[in-house]
Amino acid sequence: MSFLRGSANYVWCTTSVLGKGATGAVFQGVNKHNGETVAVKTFNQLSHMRPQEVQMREFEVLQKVKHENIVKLLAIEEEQEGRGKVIVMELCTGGSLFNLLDDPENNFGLDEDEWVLVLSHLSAGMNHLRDNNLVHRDLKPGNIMKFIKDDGTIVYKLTDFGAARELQDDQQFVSLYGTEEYLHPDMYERAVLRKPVGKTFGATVDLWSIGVTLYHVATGNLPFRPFGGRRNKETMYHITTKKASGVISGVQTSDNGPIQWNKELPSTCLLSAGIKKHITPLLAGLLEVNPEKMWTFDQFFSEVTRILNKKKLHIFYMNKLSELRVYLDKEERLENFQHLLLEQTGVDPAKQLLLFQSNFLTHSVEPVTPGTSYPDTSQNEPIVLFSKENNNITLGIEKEVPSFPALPNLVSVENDATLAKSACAVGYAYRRKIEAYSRCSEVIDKAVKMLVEVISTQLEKLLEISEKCKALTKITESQMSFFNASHLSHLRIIEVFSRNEHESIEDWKKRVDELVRDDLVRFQGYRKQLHDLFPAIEQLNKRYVLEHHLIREWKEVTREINNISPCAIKGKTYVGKLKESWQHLLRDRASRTLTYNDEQFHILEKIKMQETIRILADLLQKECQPVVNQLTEVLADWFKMAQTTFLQTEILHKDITKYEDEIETFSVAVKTSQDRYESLLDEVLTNVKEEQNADFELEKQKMLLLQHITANGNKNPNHDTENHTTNHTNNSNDPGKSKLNENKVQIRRALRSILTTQDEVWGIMNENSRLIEQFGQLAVASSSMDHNSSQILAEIDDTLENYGSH
Ligand SMILES: Nc1ncnc2c1ncn2[C@@H]1O[C@H](COP(=O)(O)OP(=O)(O)OP(=O)(O)O)[C@@H](O)[C@H]1O
Repeated sequence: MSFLRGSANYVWCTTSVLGKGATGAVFQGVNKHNGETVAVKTFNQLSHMRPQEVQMREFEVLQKVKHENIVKLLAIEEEQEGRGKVIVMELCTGGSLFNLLDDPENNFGLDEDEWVLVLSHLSAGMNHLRDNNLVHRDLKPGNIMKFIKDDGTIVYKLTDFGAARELQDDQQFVSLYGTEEYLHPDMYERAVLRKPVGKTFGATVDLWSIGVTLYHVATGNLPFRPFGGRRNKETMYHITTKKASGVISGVQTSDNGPIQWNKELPSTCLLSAGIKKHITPLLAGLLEVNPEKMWTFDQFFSEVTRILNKKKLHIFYMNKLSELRVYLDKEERLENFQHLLLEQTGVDPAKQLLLFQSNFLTHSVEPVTPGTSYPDTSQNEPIVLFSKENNNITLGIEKEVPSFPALPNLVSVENDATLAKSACAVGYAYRRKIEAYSRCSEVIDKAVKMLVEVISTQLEKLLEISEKCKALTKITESQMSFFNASHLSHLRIIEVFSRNEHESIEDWKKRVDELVRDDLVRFQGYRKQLHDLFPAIEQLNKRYVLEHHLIREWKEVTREINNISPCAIKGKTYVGKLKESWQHLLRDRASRTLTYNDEQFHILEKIKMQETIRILADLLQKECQPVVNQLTEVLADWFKMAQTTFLQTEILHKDITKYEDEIETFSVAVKTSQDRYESLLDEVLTNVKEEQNADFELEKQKMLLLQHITANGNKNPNHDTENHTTNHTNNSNDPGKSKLNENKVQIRRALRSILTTQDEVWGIMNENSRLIEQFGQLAVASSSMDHNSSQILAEIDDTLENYGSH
């Protein structure tokens, strides 16, 4: 008998079966002309019994659709020997999602990235069908194919349009298609329970099937599971129709037993809490029996688009040593991100210390950066989250690894394959755990180094600021001593030229004294503050920057701890061995009876499996687990020290920047005081001048009177004084006149001296202001560009030198 069959352009071998279904079989074939490998769908007798119109539908639909996520039709040809039409399609070498779920690796569902890919491609393919007014009516994992491109990228594609048909909007159909576990309850009622209800069905039945498919692919299990499976059809119907809104699974674990309803995805599945948050409502919307509440296609497509447009972020939460994921929308900002972290960790946003690539996360993102513009992260390069208020480190509540089943010595061809499959599934769970531990140990090391780096950079900045403050304080101190010195000299000068008892002078003295004293007192306070801060900063710098205490300590405490990175590769190797054994036992099951020799190999395979299981268990329990426990312990101690240092640095940073602001403000305030002082000084000088003028007038009057008496005896005291005055003024030998001239010279000299002192002081003040401004610019420069601290200090020194020479 020949296994080779063919059509005009293709040939296939009936031994190369890709899959079999109700209507026929699909074989791997080849193009006779160019050798291209293809999939050929042939139809069985049963399918030929369908009405011609129905048989033609699959061809028509396939000819109509053209989309990356729908299997491409290559040809429809007549099979030789009049066996009927065949459909030639592109070959999907990755098999169907059903095949993937049958792999023990996916026993608990697909991993998150793969699941999201399925969601994306399934919804894109469905969207194309909707655009063409087509209903598929048989959506299930077996009809979603995995196509692997030449570059290794994966594309999921919809196939099997045997049940599909055109259905205009709002149009209904009555025929029954589909696979019962994935059927909408209304169709299930008619097709499976055979109840003659006069219901018609709309395109939304596909949505229910998508919901069941997505749940299945996410968890490895069907969402609605009556005890006994397909046999228990009434319970199946009961589960799907009686479930409350929001419930996404119902499981009966004993005969006639209660149904366990669940609104959440199981903890065994490989999806993160971050993605579950978004897909659970989606599943609930699809698995909704109430037509009022069930989602529409538009709702489904827009929600899927929303999920797919999110940015995925990997986070490593140090206090619990757990890997997290957060999905961010474009509209979401840092605040939302931190809130999502709060939901998953309980760490208040104010207490979250977020690091990324050896810096604060805020170095890479602004508070207003859109969520989708966050930097790319991965499990190995995550954002690291530390809690600032909690210095405990514990291994988070971990996913339990399931136990390996016992493999009995007795040979049972049927049972052995099943047991081997579940042992292999557990093996994969072990492998994932081993990988997670190995990643954890690597990320811990990276996170420790990140924190050390951040602390060290902070301390260096702290030192830089405090050096700047020191210089600023020194300048202000000089500013203050000049102020004080010039004040004292003013006092002395004023005392010489004024009558001390004069009220306005007394008042002036009081006011300027207060002014100067207040500034001096305030300045003393500042100096003390800096005096307290600076040694603490210097000490921390010495210990953690110069002496690298934190990293040295970490190296010391982890010196004896083994590196478990190679365990991940070993885990992969051993689980591969388990899979090979399972496949061997599966082949044995297919051959049903074993020869004596086959039986011996079968027994050997089980012994081999037991040995592999032991090695895998040891790898996890004896190699990885103790190392992670040890790491947790040493990390807990180390983190207490690192966290204290970090908090100290943070407090000192707050204090020193506050000080910096204050001393800058004070320096400006001193300038204002000096302005005020100047106006007070002007005021008092005017008073002194007036006093001198009054004395001069009095003296002059006295002289005139004396002259008058001398010249005219005791005659008329009201003699022509004007004339006398004129004479008196012109007479250089007059003693009164010379006295007055002397006074004038003295006053002029005194005033000149005051003004010169004043000028000098203001010159210095101006120079100070200029220096302060220069320091301000240096500060700006140091913060805006990545200024080297020693360069800044050199500039400060230069400025100080200039200042000194002044
Ligand atoms: N293009 C393809 N490439 C590789 N394998 C394919 C392809 N198309 C179908 N298959 C395999 O063949 C199986 C049967 O194909 P298909 O679903 O079209 O047949 P069916 O008789 O309509 O099945 P069902 O009874 O499940 O509806 C699929 O489940 C899949 O495993």
